[in-house]
Amino acid sequence: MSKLTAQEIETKLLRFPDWEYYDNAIHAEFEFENFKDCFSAMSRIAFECEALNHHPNWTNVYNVLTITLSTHDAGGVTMKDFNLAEAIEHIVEPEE
Ligand SMILES: C[C@H](O)[C@H](O)[C@H]1CNC2=NC(N)=NC(=O)C2=N1
Repeated sequence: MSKLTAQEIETKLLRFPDWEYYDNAIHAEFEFENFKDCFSAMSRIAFECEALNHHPNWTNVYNVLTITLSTHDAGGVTMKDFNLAEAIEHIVEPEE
């Protein structure tokens, strides 16, 4: 899958207000009520990652989940990252 240009990424990000583009990747941080809710979301995200065969760099500190998405093979951001970001949004912000 081909790497998107910075302009293409910024245009797509208009529909992903939680996400920012820098360092050749897209990044988001989500805060939950507590560790249990955070880890529960991470478990659900993990199943989506397996289904999409695309995986985040992520860290969790108590109730905060920080996610970085890029496509290693392409050396940047591709539609695979946006497809996973969309799946993550549906899990984290189910009302949207
Ligand atoms: C072999 C397998 O398809 C690749 O290693 C996949 C797995 N998950 C991945 N996840 C991410 N974020 N980037 C990749 O390039 C990637 N490659």
